[in-house]
Amino acid sequence: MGIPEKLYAIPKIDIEPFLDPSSSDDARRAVVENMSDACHTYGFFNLTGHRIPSDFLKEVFDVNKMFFALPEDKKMEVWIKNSVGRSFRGYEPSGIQTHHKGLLPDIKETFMVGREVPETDPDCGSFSTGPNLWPSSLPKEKFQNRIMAYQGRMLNLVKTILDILALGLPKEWKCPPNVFDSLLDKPSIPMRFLHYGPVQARDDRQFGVADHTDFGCVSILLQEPETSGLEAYYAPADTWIPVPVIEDAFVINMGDMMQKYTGGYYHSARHRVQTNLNKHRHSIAFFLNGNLKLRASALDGSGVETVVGEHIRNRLLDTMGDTGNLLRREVEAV
Ligand SMILES: O=C(O)CCC(=O)C(=O)O
Ligand SMILES: [Fe+2]
Repeated sequence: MGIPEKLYAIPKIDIEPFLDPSSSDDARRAVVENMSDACHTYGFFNLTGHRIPSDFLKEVFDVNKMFFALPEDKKMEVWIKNSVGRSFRGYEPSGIQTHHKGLLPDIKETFMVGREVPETDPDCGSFSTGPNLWPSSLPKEKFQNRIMAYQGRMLNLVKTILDILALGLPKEWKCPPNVFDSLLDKPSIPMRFLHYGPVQARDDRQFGVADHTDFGCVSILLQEPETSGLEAYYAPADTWIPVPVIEDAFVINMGDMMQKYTGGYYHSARHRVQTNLNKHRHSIAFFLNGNLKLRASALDGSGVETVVGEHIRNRLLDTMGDTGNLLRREVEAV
């Protein structure tokens, strides 16, 4: 007999007791244990109690829609091929990324923004490192400034999540509470503004985003209210669990780099976004890849070492087709 469906639901975790200095030790410990369990078992959870105002989140969807409402030529002004060297910024049209042979490329179109790195920086133009591209047709205060404010909020939130995850590692590993801090030194933090247009007809080979795992450490996703489509794979029951849209909550999931770093303790779960026949869907994903030069030695003491940047770049090359060649090109002389 199968286990009832509800046992497979993605957990919801309120982090407010962790943020409130007057909380009891027990209340803080409960947040740590719940998050650790969720990331170990599912690799996915919905996060509430983050203290980011609701209006601020609404505004970021306005920004998302502002970009994708632009005519094609205005979006193409900032297409990814115009990014500096291998920095991989700007607009990625629909139909570029293919996660597995035999599938059609993803429906999604994306606008990518990362850490702002000036052209004078010696690392500018290296993988995932460079200046952002901004469409000249959108006003700076209403677009760029809001996006960078959102990025600032996401950086704060991911720091809190890493603090909690560090406390939730197995005790016998004796990791210090700041074990993940080196990830946040000049981090690679690509943010994807996503839009999924409606499709004309269902095709089993077509997805918004096909079955994949995220490449980095921690992903923070904001889903548009009243949409659906995101599903996480739960291997013990060989089933796909819908990830519900909870208004003002973030979906948090672990990526492959975190799974490697923690010797598999925090699980990088497969997930996908189904297509929709008649509805648009917008979402915003923030990925903490980490410091690209960091040699992350697995915390379980197994001795496995992964260079963050090499791992992320190789995963992109596997899936990005010809566009992935941008990750091989040299910085053009200015
Ligand atoms: O848009 C979503 O809901 C998920 C997107 C996603 O999985 C990704 O960009 O890696
Ligand atoms: Fe993903």
